[in-house]
Order: sequence, then structure tokens, then C-alpha cells
Amino acid sequence: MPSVKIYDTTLRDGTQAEGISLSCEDKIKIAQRLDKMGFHYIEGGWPGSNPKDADFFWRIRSYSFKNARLAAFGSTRRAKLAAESDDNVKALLASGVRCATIFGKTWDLHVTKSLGTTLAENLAMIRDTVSYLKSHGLEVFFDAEHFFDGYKANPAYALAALEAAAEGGADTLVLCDTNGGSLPLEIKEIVEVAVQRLSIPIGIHAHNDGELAVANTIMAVQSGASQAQGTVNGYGERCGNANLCSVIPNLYLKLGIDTIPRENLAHLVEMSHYVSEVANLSPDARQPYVGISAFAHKGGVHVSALLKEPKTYEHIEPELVGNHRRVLISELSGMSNLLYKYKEMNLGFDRQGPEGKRILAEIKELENQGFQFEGSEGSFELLMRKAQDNYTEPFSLEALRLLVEMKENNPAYAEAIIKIRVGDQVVHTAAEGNGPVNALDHALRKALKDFYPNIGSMHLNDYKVRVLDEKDGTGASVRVHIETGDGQNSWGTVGVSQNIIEASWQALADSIAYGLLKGEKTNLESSSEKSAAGE
Ligand SMILES: CC(=O)SCCNC(=O)CCNC(=O)[C@H](O)C(C)(C)COP(=O)(O)OP(=O)(O)OC[C@H]1O[C@@H](n2cnc3c(N)ncnc32)[C@H](O)[C@@H]1OP(=O)(O)O
Ligand SMILES: CC(=O)C(=O)O
Repeated sequence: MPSVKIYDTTLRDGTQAEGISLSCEDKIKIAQRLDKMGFHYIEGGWPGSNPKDADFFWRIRSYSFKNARLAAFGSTRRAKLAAESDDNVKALLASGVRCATIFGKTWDLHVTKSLGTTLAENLAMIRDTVSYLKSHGLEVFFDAEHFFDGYKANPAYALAALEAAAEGGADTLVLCDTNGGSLPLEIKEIVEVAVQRLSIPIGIHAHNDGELAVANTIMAVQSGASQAQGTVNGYGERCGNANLCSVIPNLYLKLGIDTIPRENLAHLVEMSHYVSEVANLSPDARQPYVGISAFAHKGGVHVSALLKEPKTYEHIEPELVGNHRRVLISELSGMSNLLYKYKEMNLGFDRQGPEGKRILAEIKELENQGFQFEGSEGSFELLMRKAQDNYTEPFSLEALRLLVEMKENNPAYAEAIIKIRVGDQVVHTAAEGNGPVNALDHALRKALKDFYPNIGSMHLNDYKVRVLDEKDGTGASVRVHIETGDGQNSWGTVGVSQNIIEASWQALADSIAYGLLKGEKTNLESSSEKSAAGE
């Protein structure tokens, strides 16, 4: 099987992304995770740039890596300065790594404008810096900055820059689409020229400004590149870098090209989410392969075919990359979406019977009123369960009254008084809160806590209100979405009304009812597991 080395630059180019700043501790955690994943190279940062990156290389010495080689990043020496006198080059050696990646100019425009030096001096800067680092026994990669733009402007000079790095002894020449604007066929043509011209390995480093970084990386590999640089989740300067969470499965699953150990492919989702968590960013739901929506099916036509043969609407089996199939419920659902959900919940369903048609019609009507069941799985499951003969409501509302008081220089105050029925008992209770929904939540929990002691483990994670028809001003219908959690799971519920309190009550009551139902299911499952184990 042909193979490609994966070179990760999340800790360097990834941190050049707007909104990302990793602490030294974060960088160490990510480096360990990437090593576990089997990446070949991890670029830890630019030690000549800042104390944090220098500290990272110092602290990482006490960790050992199973798979990856750590690389330090830097530039070629400054013009008219010997490599050994250049602070940035000295910092590369001081970092203690065995692999250095230096970037150098290959576009004549950059030499004259950015560096303000001569074309000949730039070639000497490249050659000297590589050979100096090689003389210290390092593996040296040359990142040929702006190589594709440079080649388009002045092919002879761009190739001369590669040759200077080769003469210095570079181990791999990495062609960079620094401005990220090249097209796949340009990449193919130019990589092929470099591969033919130079007898040392070629790599690719593509930016995503034309949204083609992954395509360009794959094209470069198909044209002879043997090292693919990129970042986890595509983080990087401006629009980002080639996303390794797409590059790796594309190489493996579409082209049969070996990268990380095959068995680690199934950890791709977990790794992607881990890195976004450490970077304090929400995972991108729509990210190919690893996003939660990557295998989420909504249209009834799709789900119908999928149930017959998953290949009809999935380009790969989701489990190959550690993802899973999801079916969404909405006004675009058909009977097949319901069938899938009933199976998922272990509920019986007669496709030909009247119940499915009635529920489907109800969902479509409720969505027309503004409900959204996608993301509100709690409300949807309750709707399905209520249609079953054996469903018993855990509680029902008999009446509720709210008082809100606002006085100058005092925080707003709210009190909820509710009458709740549980079986044949009626509980009448009151509670305060800092707002009406908070007071309602407290009153409901107070009323239910003696019947359902587990209610204390449920907490509100998020509460969102969306106005559905702005033109009606303060009289518009609103949709309330509540996200509730119990420390292990979280679930969404929804309510819609022209009255924000009523919409909030619907979402809140569903969130508690669904939490109680979930708790009941977990208890049932664990007692059946215990009895199966003979306990
Ligand atoms: C394509 C890439 O993504 S490369 C990586 C880019 N990443 C970063 O820039 C993040 C880290 N950078 C830094 O911390 C700082 O920019 C430093 C420490 C490297 C340099 O800081 P300063 O000395 O204050 O210079 P400043 O940032 O203003 O300008 C960059 C200098 O590097 C020079 N330079 C740029 N590329 C190269 C190169 N390949 N070889 C040598 N010098 C270079 C520029 O000509 C400029 O020099 P000048 O100050 O004489 O004009
Ligand atoms: C080296 C690098 O990050 C680039 O050229 O984009």
C-alpha cells in the first residue's frame, strides 16, 4: 500500500487562526493526543517567536512519544547575517528537537518586497540555513512559502529556491500554497514539475482561502507528494489549513493510501472533538467525516432508501471514522423517519396502521406552528410515547400563576404558584426565582421532588428563545428551546406559543418528563443487566 507521512501543524499554523490561543499545557495535551493517533510529525511551534513556544519545547522533553517526531518551526536566516548568528536559528537548535522546519521565500515578489533583499541573497539564506541545521544532525524540512504563486510568476526562480534547499541538504521540500488561492489542476501541474526536477521527497502545505485546501492536498499526493501537512479541524491562518480530519480518510478510504495506523481511523471523531474542546471551540457540526451532521439524514426520501441500503445516501460507513448515523425528525420527514426512530427507541410500529400517519401529520402541523423537533429529541419522543396505549404521564399541570415584581433600585423578583397532579394526588406549591421561568422551574421541582427524588440530578444547561414572526412585534409567537442534562446525557425540548411563559412551560415540562422517562429506562436496563448477571 502506498503511504503518505502526516505532518500536523495545529500547534503552530493552527494557533495563527483568529480566536485560537493555546496555553503551553493545552499544547502538551494536544501533542500527546496526536501522537496517540499515530501522526508522523507534530510541529510544536516557533521557538524564536515567543516564550510560550520556547517553554513548550523545554517542557515537552520530559514526555516521550510513541509515534510522532516533534518539529520546531522557524524561518531562514535574516539577510546578510550568518546562520549561526541568527537568533531564530539559534532558538531552533536550543529547542532540543531532532527535526526543524524552516520556511523560505520562493516568490521573487516576496524577496524584493517583504525581505527587501536580492534574489541571490535569498537563495543563499535558504541554502545556508538548511545546511547549518543539517550540520547539527537535524532532519530538515524546507517549507517553500508561496511556491505555487512564485512558480506562476517566475518558474525558474521558484525552482532555484527549491534547488538551494536541496543543495543545503533538505530532507523534504514542502510546497506551500500560502495564499490558498490555487486550483487543483494548477497544483497537479506544478507538483509534477517539482517531483520530476528534484530527487528528494516533496510535501504539500495548502491553505483554504479558495475552500480547496483538502482537494489541493489530495491532488498533490496524487501527483507525487509524500508528506501532507495540515491541521486538526482545518484550523489555521485566515480561512485555515488543509483539514487532516478529511485528508486522512480521503487518502485511506478513497485512494487506499496508508497514513496513520488503520485501527486509529475509528478514533477520528473523538480526536477532532478533543482538539476543539481543548481549543475551547464548539465542534463544527457540518464538518465532513467527523461532524455530528456528517451522517444525519433529514429528507424522507433519503431515509427511506437508507433503510433499504445505507450506501444509497452515505459515501462511507460512518463507523469507519468513529461517527454514527442519525435520523432527524421534521416537516420533511416521511414514514421511514418515524420507523427508524421507533426502532431506535425499541417501540413497536405498524407502518400500515393509522398511528404513524397521525403522528407524522401532527409533527408537520406542529412544525408549521413553529415547533422544531430536530434538536428537540425529548419532546419528539414524548409525542411518540403519548401515542402508545401504556403511556402514563409522570405529572400534569392543573393550574399555574406567576407574579413578577420590579421596583426601582431592586433586582426583579418572580414567584410561581402551581398546582400539579401526580397520579391521583394534587400538590399545591409556590417558589421564588430571579425571573418567571426560574421561579416556574423551582416550583415544579419542589412539587415533584417527593415523588421523583432523582429530579435533583437534572439541571438546565441552556434556555433559548426565538421570535418566529418578527412583524407581529411583542405579540409574535416564540419558540423556546431548553437543553437539560443529568451529568451523563443531555436532551433538548421545545415549546411554542404567543405567550413566552406558556412556551417556556411546555419546554420545561417536557424536559422534566423526558428526564424522568430516561431515568426509568436506565433503571430498567441496569436491573435487567443485573438479573442477567445473576446478581
Ligand atoms: C507563511 C507563514 O505562516 S510563516 C509563519 C508566520 N507566523 C508568524 O509570523 C508568527 C510568529 N511571528 C513572530 O513572533 C514575529 O513575527 C517574529 C518574532 C518572527 C519576528 O518579529 P519581528 O522581528 O518584530 O519582525 P516582524 O514580525 O515585524 O516582521 C517579520 C520579519 O521577518 C522577515 N522574514 C519574513 N520571512 C522571512 C524568512 N523566510 N526568512 C527571513 N526573514 C523573514 C521579514 O522580512 C521581517 O523582517 P524586517 O523586520 O526586517 O522587515
Ligand atoms: C509555511 C506556511 O505556513 C505557509 O507557507 O503557509
